[in-house]
Amino acid sequence: MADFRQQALDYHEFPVPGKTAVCLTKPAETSMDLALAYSPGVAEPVREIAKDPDTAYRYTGKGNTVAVISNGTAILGLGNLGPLASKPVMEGKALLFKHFANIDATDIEIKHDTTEQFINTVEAIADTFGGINLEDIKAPECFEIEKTLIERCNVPVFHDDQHGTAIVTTAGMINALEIQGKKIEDAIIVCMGAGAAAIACMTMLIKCGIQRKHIYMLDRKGVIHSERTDINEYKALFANQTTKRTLRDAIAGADAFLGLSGPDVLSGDDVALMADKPVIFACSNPDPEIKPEVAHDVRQDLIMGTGRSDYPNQVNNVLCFPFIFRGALDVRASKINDEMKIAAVHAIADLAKQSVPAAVLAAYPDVDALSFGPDYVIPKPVDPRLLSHVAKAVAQAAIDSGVSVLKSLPEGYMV
Ligand SMILES: NC(=O)C1=CN([C@@H]2O[C@H](COP(=O)(O)OP(=O)(O)OC[C@H]3O[C@@H](n4cnc5c(N)ncnc54)[C@H](OP(=O)(O)O)[C@@H]3O)[C@@H](O)[C@H]2O)C=CC1
Ligand SMILES: CC(=O)C(=O)O
Ligand SMILES: [Mg+2]
Repeated sequence: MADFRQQALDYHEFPVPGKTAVCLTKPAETSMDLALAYSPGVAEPVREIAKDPDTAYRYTGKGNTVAVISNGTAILGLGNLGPLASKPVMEGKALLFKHFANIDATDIEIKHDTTEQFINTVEAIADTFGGINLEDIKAPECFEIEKTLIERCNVPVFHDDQHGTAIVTTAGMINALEIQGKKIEDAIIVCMGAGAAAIACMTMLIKCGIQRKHIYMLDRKGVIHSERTDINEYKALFANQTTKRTLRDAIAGADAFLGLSGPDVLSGDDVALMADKPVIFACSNPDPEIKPEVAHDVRQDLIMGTGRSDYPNQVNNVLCFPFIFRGALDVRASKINDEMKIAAVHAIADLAKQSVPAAVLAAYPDVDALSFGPDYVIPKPVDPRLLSHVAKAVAQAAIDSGVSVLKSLPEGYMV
C-alpha cells in the first residue's frame, strides 16, 4: 500500500508535474504561420465573432472544449479540502475527457466566499467553452449552483457527481437486478448518503422504475424519515413514513445497497441481513462503504460493485461524462436534458450485454473472460465502444427532443 501511494505520487510528479498540457492544432513555424495565427491574421476571426458570436464555433476551439470546474467542497469522498487540493481530480477528469472522447478539457478551481460569487464566476467565463462540467461541489449548494447556471449559461452545464453518477449507477442497477432475477419496481433499496450523488441517483432510479416508497435514504444521522426536522428540502423529498432509524433497521431485507457516502460504513453483519441475491454498489472513492472481500466473505449470492478500477464492476461516472459531452457537443445541444440522460442509461446498460472485444480484455491482464453476469454488470471504462454507443444515443436524443442546433446526425456519425 505504501508502494502504491508512492507510485501514485510519482505518476503525478514525473516526467513533468500534472497530467495534462496544451497542444497546437495549427503550424507555427514560419513568419507566414505567425502572421496567420497571430497579428495580423487573428484580427479576421475576431471581427467575424464580434459580428456573429456563433462563428466562435467555426474559428476557435470552443466547440470541442469543456471546463471542469470545482470549489473542492466534496473531493471524491475525502470531503471539503478546498479548491487547490481538488486540482489533481480535475486534471484527472480532463485526462479522461481527452483520452476517451477527444474533448479538450480545462480544469478550473474556484476560491469563493458565497454561492452567488461562485455562480457569477462560472457564468462570466462560460462562453469560452462548449460545455461546463461541475465537479466535486457539495450538497446542498450544488443543486442551486447547477440550476442557476443552466438558466444563465448558453452552453450545457452538467454536474457530473449528480447526473454522471446517476446515469452509470442506474445502468448498473438495472442490469444487476436483472441478473439477480429481481424486478426493479419491487426492489427495496438503501441509499447511504444524501448528498449530490445520492439525491440524483435516487431521482434517476425512480425515473427508470424504482418505487419512491421502496427507497430508504440515510445521512450521517441515520434514516431520513418524515419526523425529522433537521433535513434540507432535497433530503425531504426522500423522507419516508417509517419506524426505521438506523442502517441496521433499513438494511434488513433490502434488495440493494447504494453507497455514496464514505468509507467502511457497511459491515459484514449488515450484509448478512439483506434479502437473497442482493446488490451492493459501494461507490465512495477512494475507499468504498465496504470492501468487496468483506462482503463476499459473508455472502456468495451477492453482486458487488465499487467506484474503483481494481475490482470487478466499476460503477463510476467515467462511463458517462466523456461520452455524454461528446454527443452534446457534436450536435451543439443547448443543454443536457432528461431524454439525453435516459438515452445514456440505456446505451451503457445495453453495451454490457454485448460480447467484449479483445482490446478490453487486454487492459485487464488478471481477467480471463468478461461476459454479462455477476462480475460484469456494466462495461469497462476502457471499452472503445462506449464512445460510439453513448455519444450517438445522446446526440440522437438531443435532436429528437429539440435542443440541438444540428437537426440530424452528421453523415457517418460514429459508425
Ligand atoms: N463512483 C462514482 O462515480 C461516484 C462516487 N461518489 C462518491 O459519493 C460520495 C459522496 O459524494 P457527493 O454526493 O458528491 O458528496 P456530498 O458532500 O454532496 O454528499 C455526501 C453525503 O454523504 C453523507 N455521508 C458522508 N459520510 C458519511 C458517513 N460516514 N455516514 C453516512 N453518511 C455519510 C453526507 O451526510 P450528511 O448529509 O449528513 O452530511 C452527505 O449526505 C463520495 O464518497 C464520492 O466519492 C460521488 C460521485 C461519483
Ligand atoms: C468519481 C467521482 O466523481 C467522485 O468520486 O466524486
Ligand atoms: Mg466527483
